[in-house]
Amino acid sequence: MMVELAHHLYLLVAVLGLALSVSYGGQPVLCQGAFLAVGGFGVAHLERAGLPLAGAVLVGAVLAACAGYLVGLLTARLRGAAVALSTWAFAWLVYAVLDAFPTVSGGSQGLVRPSPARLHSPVFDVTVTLTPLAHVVVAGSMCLLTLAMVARLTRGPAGLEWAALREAPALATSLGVPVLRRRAALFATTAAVAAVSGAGITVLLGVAAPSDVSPLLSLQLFVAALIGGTARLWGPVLGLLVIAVIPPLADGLAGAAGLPAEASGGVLTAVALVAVPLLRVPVERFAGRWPERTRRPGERVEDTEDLAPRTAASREAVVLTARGLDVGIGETDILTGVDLEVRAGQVHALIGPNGSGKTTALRALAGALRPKGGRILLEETDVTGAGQLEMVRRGVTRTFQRTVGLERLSPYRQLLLGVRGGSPVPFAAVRHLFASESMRDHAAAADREAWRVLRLTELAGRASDRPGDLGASEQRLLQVARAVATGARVLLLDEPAVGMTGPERVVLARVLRRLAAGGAAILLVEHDLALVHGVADRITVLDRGRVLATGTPESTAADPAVRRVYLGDTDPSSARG
Ligand SMILES: Nc1ncnc2c1ncn2[C@@H]1O[C@H](COP(=O)(O)OP(=O)(O)OP(=O)(O)O)[C@@H](O)[C@H]1O
Repeated sequence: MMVELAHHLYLLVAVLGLALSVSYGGQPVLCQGAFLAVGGFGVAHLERAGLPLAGAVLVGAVLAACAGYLVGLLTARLRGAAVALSTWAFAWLVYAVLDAFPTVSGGSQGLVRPSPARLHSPVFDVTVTLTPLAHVVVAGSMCLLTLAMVARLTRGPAGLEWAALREAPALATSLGVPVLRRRAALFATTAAVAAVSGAGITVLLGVAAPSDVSPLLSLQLFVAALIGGTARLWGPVLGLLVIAVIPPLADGLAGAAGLPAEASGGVLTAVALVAVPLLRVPVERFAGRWPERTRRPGERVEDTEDLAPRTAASREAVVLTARGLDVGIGETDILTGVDLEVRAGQVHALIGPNGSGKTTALRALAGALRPKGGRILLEETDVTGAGQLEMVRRGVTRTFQRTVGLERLSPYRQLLLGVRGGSPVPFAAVRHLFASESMRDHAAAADREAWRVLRLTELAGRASDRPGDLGASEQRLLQVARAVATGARVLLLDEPAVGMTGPERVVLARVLRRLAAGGAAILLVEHDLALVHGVADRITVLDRGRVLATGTPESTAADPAVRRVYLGDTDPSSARG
């Protein structure tokens, strides 16, 4: 009984670790059994090689973390089914290796080690015998520790990044979150936790056997993590129930029907997997209760703290330049020889008919597309070909044409994400975990900056609301606010006014002017020419991937070529591009 309980608690540890990748990282990882094997067989081999138990567990966890980081990097670019398939294949690969090399796995009998294990501390000259009850205490403590660690991490910088990784990876990148590295790091942690769990099970049972770490186990652990979803406390408990209930139920069914237990276990797991979406609904509904309280007294909203420029940017200095930019997607040329100058303290509108290449230009300038020719300069520095993360670090951030939401993060937390992404703090998650003093200073600075941007973008009154409760125009403003929060000097805004009514566009125009007055260089892609003429200092008109005209609103409006493009409209200032 105690052995069984301890076994399930160790598996729960593995589920909690897996939830990091599945529920927080948004990656369907189906190879947790393989990492249990690394820990389980690793500890058996390392002990045989003469390492003390604690050292063997540690080395096993480090090995698994390295393997996890590697698999994580390899799968980080994949999504959904592709991740599930490749990690499932990895689980089979490890299982096949164990099957094929009895020297590694001990054959069908497994690797036997002396049980019960004894832990000896030479410092205190104490020897502790790991009885099944001791294992229950150890495994239970590990569960609580893992839960506490995950809960603490979720409340800190890591939690913000995880929400973005899971819900909107492209947005995360645009805010400076290194998505691939973060996914790999989550994978490594998942693997390390699994290895410790696997080592615990080997020590508990006194044997590491291939049949205990089959791909079926990976599937069961995945089901458990999936059911738990993001419900931190009772989600994993539900997961544990799945793990605990399925095997005996399968055995009972097998006995009754005269089937092999493993076959019915597989069928039941498959049934559980099908049932997961049904279970997830109530779990997520419960977990999805809006957790945030208003974090600030109301007077903060009316706070009259200076909203003026933080950077003494010399107004009208050219910040971002495109020279003869050629951009293609696949074999298709989209932009040809585009020249553009975006100046500090100015709103520069980029207009043109549908499909003329405005979004493509924004993507290229943001580092999301590598130009085929030409150069991009940030002040004097050539940044052609720098990736998105590098551009965010250098102060160039873009927003998206469609509204990209982060359902679980309040506007305030979304801005914190931007602040963190724009000025990353090394090892922020680890430092937050151990409550380092310097992190407190960073947190206070990020808090101040998030509130400054909230007020700047007129969203302070919505700071702790659920994003889904924001109006369409507030959500568009929030997109701009997130980009501003990264500390960007250059804002590349893709149709921020989409879905806004007339009065809401007035608010947006006011915000854009305020940002420009603060020294920002804004490149605004927009179809609404009334808004453009109300807010822009300069306009560039694109047509079929080429610059048709560039100049003041008046000069471009009077340009015959521009008027021709806006066919049938003799007054472009009233047209929709
Ligand atoms: N991923 C892609 N693959 C192939 N062609 C693409 C891709 N993205 C855009 N294009 C093409 O590139 C051209 C320019 O598209 P882009 O979205 O930059 O134009 P736009 O001026 O922003 O248009 P809109 O005003 O409709 O947003 C279009 O002809 C479009 O079909």
